[in-house]
Amino acid sequence: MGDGSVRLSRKEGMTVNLTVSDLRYTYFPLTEALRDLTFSVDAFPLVILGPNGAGKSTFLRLLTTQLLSRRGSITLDGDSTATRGGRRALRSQIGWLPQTVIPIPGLRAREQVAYSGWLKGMSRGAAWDAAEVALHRVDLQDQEKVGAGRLSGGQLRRLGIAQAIVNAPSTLLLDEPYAGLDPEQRGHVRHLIAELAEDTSVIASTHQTEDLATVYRSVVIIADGTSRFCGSVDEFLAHDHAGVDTAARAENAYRSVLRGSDLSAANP
Ligand SMILES: Nc1ncnc2c1ncn2[C@@H]1O[C@H](COP(=O)(O)OP(=O)(O)OP(=O)(O)O)[C@@H](O)[C@H]1O
Repeated sequence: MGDGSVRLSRKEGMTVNLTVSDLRYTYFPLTEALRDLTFSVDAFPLVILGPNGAGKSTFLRLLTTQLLSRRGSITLDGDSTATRGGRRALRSQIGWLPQTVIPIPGLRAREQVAYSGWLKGMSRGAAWDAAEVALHRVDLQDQEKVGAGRLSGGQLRRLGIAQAIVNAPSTLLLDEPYAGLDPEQRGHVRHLIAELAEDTSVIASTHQTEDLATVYRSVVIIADGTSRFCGSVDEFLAHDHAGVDTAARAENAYRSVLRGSDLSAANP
């Protein structure tokens, strides 16, 4: 997918650290979505797993700075959500795929991606050129003149990824990138994520454990707003010995961590 010639801005061999400290977030008036969430990761791509309502999207929205927490902080590459300067730096280095990609009425695929680039501060000309590059990267170059509203679910998800990468961010946040996709489309998006992860720090939230070992290097599990596991994929898979393949082991390990058994590798 893509020709691999377009690169995002993460330098090869660069160490990236994501540290989350005592992070709390409560939606008005009383829904406690995150409760002292604490973990630290420096191997990417990172997958964040957890049941519905666990707090995964809330965490990602806090990292994009769309939400602001009064308690605790997230620090990525030295930039902290706790300071105004840190939040500004985070906004400029993060690309974001929301759970739902909404086609803008009347815009063609390339126009929608260019519009995102313009919203992120690029000039009209630069955004238009970058949109072509981004569409190529997600293998949608043949659909650039198609109305965004006419794209299939999988194509729309890839359009959303093109919007997220149009300004070459160094970190890419993907909120449920496989939601609602059939197995073939999931395969396309999974392959694309693995490609993007070669030159950007990918953080994805998902319910899918099947591709865990092939795409990701670190796993965080959030349940009830707190961290239940943080470690490498190997440490995570060590929670299960019965699965016949890595997909089955990942599923069993996930259930095991959520049940609270065998938490030897859990952090904190
Ligand atoms: N805008 C909101 N207003 C009030 N409560 C919210 C809002 N968004 C999320 N919540 C609540 O916060 C908690 C965490 O939700 P969040 O969307 O972060 O979980 P999630 O792990 O991403 O779930 P899912 O896997 O279903 O997307 C849930 O109890 C949810 O109902």
